[in-house]
Amino acid sequence: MNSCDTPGLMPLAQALETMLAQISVISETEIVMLEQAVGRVSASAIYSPMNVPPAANSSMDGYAVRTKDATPNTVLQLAGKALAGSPYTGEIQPNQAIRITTGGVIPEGADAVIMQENTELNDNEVRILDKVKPGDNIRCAGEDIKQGDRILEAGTLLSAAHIALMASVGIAHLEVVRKAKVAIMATGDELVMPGKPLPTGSIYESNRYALLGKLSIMPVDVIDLGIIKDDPDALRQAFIQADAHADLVISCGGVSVGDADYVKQILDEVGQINLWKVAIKPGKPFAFGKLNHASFCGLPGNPVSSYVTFEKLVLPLLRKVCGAQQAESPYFYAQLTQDVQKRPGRADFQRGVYWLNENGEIMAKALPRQSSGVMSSVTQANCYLILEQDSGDKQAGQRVKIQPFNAMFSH
Ligand SMILES: Nc1nc2c(c(=O)[nH]1)N[C@H]1C(S)=C(S)[C@@H](COP(=O)(O)OP(=O)(O)OC[C@H]3O[C@@H](n4cnc5c(N)ncnc54)[C@H](O)[C@@H]3O)O[C@H]1N2
Ligand code: MOO
Repeated sequence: MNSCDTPGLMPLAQALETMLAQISVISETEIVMLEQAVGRVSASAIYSPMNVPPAANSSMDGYAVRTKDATPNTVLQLAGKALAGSPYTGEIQPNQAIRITTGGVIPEGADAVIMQENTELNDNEVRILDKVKPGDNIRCAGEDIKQGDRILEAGTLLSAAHIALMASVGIAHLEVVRKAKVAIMATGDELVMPGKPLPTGSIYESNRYALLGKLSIMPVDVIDLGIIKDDPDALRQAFIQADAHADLVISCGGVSVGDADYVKQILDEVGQINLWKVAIKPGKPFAFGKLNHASFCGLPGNPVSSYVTFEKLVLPLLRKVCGAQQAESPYFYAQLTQDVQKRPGRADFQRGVYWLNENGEIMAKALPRQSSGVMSSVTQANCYLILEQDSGDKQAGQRVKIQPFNAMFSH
C-alpha cells in the first residue's frame, strides 16, 4: 500500500484495473445496415475497397484548362462540358477550355481548373483573367482515402462521421458487436416513482433516470427492474432475475453499512463480492462482483455518488463488455480563483465551472455545495475539478486539473 492510500479503500486506478481484468467481452456479432450502426461497436477493422474520390475532380465551378495555354488575357475555345455525374469524354486539345462544375471529373489533358469568377465568357470563348497553375482547384483521386487504407478500427464506438466514411467507400452494412444487456434497479423503501404522490418520509427515485440517460447513448439493451424494496427476499429475486438475462447488473443504493443496506449481503449469497470501497469522493462504498453469469456493479445511493461512480467506474467496464476501445476523457489544467477544501485519502471529483478570462487563460472554481446529495451541483457545473487522492487543500492561484463535461450529451 502507498503511504497516501487509505486503509480499506482501493485507489481508483487500481479498482478499475481489477474490474477490467475480471470482465469478459461480448463475442457475438451481427450485421446491421449502416443507418442502424451509429452508437454500435465495430467488430472488425475495415479496409477501403476503393479510392475516394474515385477520380480527380474539380473543387470549383469554372473551366478545366491546360495551364500552358491559360495565361492571363488569352482566349480559349469552349469545347464541351464536364458536369458532376456526366464526364467529358474526349481529351482537351491545345487552346481549349471545358466547362466544369464542382465535383466534375477532370478531362484528360487538363491540369487545372480556373474559377468561373476569374474568366469572362463570350459565346463559345472563355477569356482567362487571372493566373492559373497546375493542380489549381483539382481534388486528386485518393486524396481522402486510398484503396486498401485501414479506415476503421475494430472496437470503434460508431459516430455519424464513421458511417458517412463507410458510405463514401460504398459499404452499406457493417459487422457490429451485439448490444450488451444491462439490468438496472434502484433499491430503497423511501423511493417513489416520479408522477406519483409523495408520502411523508419518501423521496422521488432519480438515480435510475441518470442511468437510463447515460445508457441511452451506449450500445445497450436496458432491462429496467424499477425500484426494489429494502427486503432481502425481493433483492435476491431481483438479482437472480437480472442475472438470468443480463451481461451486467447495476443497482444503486444499499451498499453502505446501514441497517437496510442488503446489497452486499445478497451479492455475497448469490454471487461474490470482488471489490468494495474505492478511494473516490463521492462514491466510496461502490461495490463490484460477479453473479452466476453477469458482472455486478453496486452504486452508492447518494445521487451524485451514483452519477460519478457510473462515469468513472461503470462506463469503462461497459465499454470493455461492449468490445469498445477505452476512451480517456480529455483533461487540462486551470487556475483556481477560489480556495478549494480537500481531505487527503480519496480522489475528489468536485463539480465546478471553468471559463476563459480576458487574457485567454483557463480559470476554474468549485461550486459551493459539494454534498453527494446535491444533484443540482452536476447540472450547474461544466466540469469536474479533479483533486488527486494524495492532494490536500488548494489555494486560489494554484493549478487544478479539470475535466470538461461533454456538452452534446449527458456528460
Ligand atoms: N456509517 C456510515 N454511513 C455511511 C457511510 C459510511 O462509510 N459509514 N458512507 C456514506 C457514503 S460515502 C455514501 S455515498 C452513502 C451510500 O449509501 P448507500 O449506497 O447505502 O445508499 P442509501 O443509504 O441507500 O442511500 C443514500 C442516500 O441516497 C438516497 N437515494 C438512494 N437511492 C436513490 C435513488 N434511486 N434516487 C434518489 N435518491 C436515492 C437515499 O434516500 C439516501 O438519502 O452512505 C453514507 N453512509
Ligand atoms: O462517497 Mo459518499 O459518495 O462521499 O457521499
